[in-house]
Amino acid sequence: MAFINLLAVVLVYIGLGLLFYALFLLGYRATLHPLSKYPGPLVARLTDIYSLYYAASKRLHLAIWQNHLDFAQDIYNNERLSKSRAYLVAMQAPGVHSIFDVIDRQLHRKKRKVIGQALTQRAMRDFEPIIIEQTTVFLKKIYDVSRVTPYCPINMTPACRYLGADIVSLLAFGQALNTQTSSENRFLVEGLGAGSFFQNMRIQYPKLARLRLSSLLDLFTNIRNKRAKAKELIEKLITTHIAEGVDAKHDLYSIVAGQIDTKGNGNIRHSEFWTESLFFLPAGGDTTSTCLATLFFYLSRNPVCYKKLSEEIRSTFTSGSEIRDGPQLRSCEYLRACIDEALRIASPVPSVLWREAVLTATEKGDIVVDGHVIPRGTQVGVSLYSLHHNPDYFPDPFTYKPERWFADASETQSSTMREAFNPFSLGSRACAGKAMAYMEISVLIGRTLWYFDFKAAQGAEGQLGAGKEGDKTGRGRTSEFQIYDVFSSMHDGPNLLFSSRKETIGEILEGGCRIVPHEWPSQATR
Ligand code: HEM
Repeated sequence: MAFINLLAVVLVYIGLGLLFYALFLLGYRATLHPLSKYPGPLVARLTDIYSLYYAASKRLHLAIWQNHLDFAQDIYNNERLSKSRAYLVAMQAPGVHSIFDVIDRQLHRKKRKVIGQALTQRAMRDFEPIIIEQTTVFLKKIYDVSRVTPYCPINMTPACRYLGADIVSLLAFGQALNTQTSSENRFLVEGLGAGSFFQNMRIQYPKLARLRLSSLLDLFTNIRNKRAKAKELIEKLITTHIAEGVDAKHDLYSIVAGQIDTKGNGNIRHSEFWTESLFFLPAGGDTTSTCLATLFFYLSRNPVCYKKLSEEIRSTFTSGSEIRDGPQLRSCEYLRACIDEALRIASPVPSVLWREAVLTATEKGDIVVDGHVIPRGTQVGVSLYSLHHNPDYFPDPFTYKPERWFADASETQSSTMREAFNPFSLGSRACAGKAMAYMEISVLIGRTLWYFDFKAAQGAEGQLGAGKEGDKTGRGRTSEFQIYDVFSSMHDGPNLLFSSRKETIGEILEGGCRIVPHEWPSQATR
């Protein structure tokens, strides 16, 4: 009994001790900590659980937009800042970094040189036939659906995500996933999306990884199973390619094999190529598909933009096959403005891109961001969604307006806007796949408008993807395409109706149009 009493007393003291410590820590963070002077929500000053909460509800981009400050240039063009330690939670094998999670600047430069070879303009030209082939599959599917069932809206989110996944898997390891035409491998797309959501929560609150709280998350989400299945398939794709030999295809694997480790001492999952592949698939697939779905959403709701763009495409080319990378496609200025406006209004990567000082103990000097001294060890970052919705740079930021890219605004206003426009980030860690993204998106939108007309579905179906009137969580703008922040973006819709253009459609049907069953789900899973 005496022992139990003693234990109770000890526990009470420990509890009180922890309570006082927590109160002291919170009081310090709220009042005396060097960062306490910055504006922002009190809870965010007290704990990173603020970020975790918004990461779990996929609304971090909206929360940050509400608290926005403009620091982008000072952070991302600052040689003294590198990616923050938070990225380490994305490592896929012990001690093996991917280009995404590597922090050391020298190691990053080496990796960028190797991976970058697969994404140069020249490599893209060699890869273009594959993009065109997959685009044709996409167009034929649209034709099948619009012809077989006259009123059959197509949900553009899964349609674009499957297209993106098929292209990037061919680019990474020369293997076709065929998610556009068959449901067999579609779980990979879901698994990678679940993986991004999971990683984003760990990036925003790294203690989840340190305290092994991730298993708790799994109880509610079943993410581990989805990721495990996706990894099994990726392993199969890599093993098949290795068996075929390095020169069998022109792809990332053939370009980097010999320069990075592809074997992992007998366990592929410990190799550098494995970690690069796990990043490459969502980086190249989910991002471009967000931009495409956004374009379909806004073009179908803006008849003036739709008319201008279709007239530009239809007057620049004389056949659909001419719509490929080159001076003619690049001369389509309105197309470029529509794409840039889509990248601005719905960031494919909306999350905070954390950076941190990498000064060694002997290096002197402070890190200064927008005139503020940042204590060492502090993480700083900007959400691109937030930057792109700052009305000082982009007046009327929630309106889709490709014209802003031509506007007769003053030179200063126009150059400020261009400086603030960074969908691919900036500095040494900016996107390596920008050229490929513009090429893929331009070819797909150009060819779709060449062969088809499209419009939003009717009634409630036509509202899929839009904000909901009266919503109090930042999703109340009914004209805004809703993105869900999982580091990259998840979304749903829009539902569109397509009709083929009699004068042009024959061209893609040459060689026979295979009728494939309508397997695109009408509701995407987020
Ligand atoms: C619209 C399409 C795309 C957008 C908006 C986009 C955006 C971004 C952003 C913001 C980053 C920086 C991430 C960070 O700081 O953590 C990034 C990095 C990267 N992206 Fe993209 N991306 C797109 C398409 C692609 C494609 C198609 C590929 C390749 C197939 C690709 C490959 C990469 C790579 C390799 C990096 C890492 C670069 C480095 O750290 O050196 N991206 N991307």
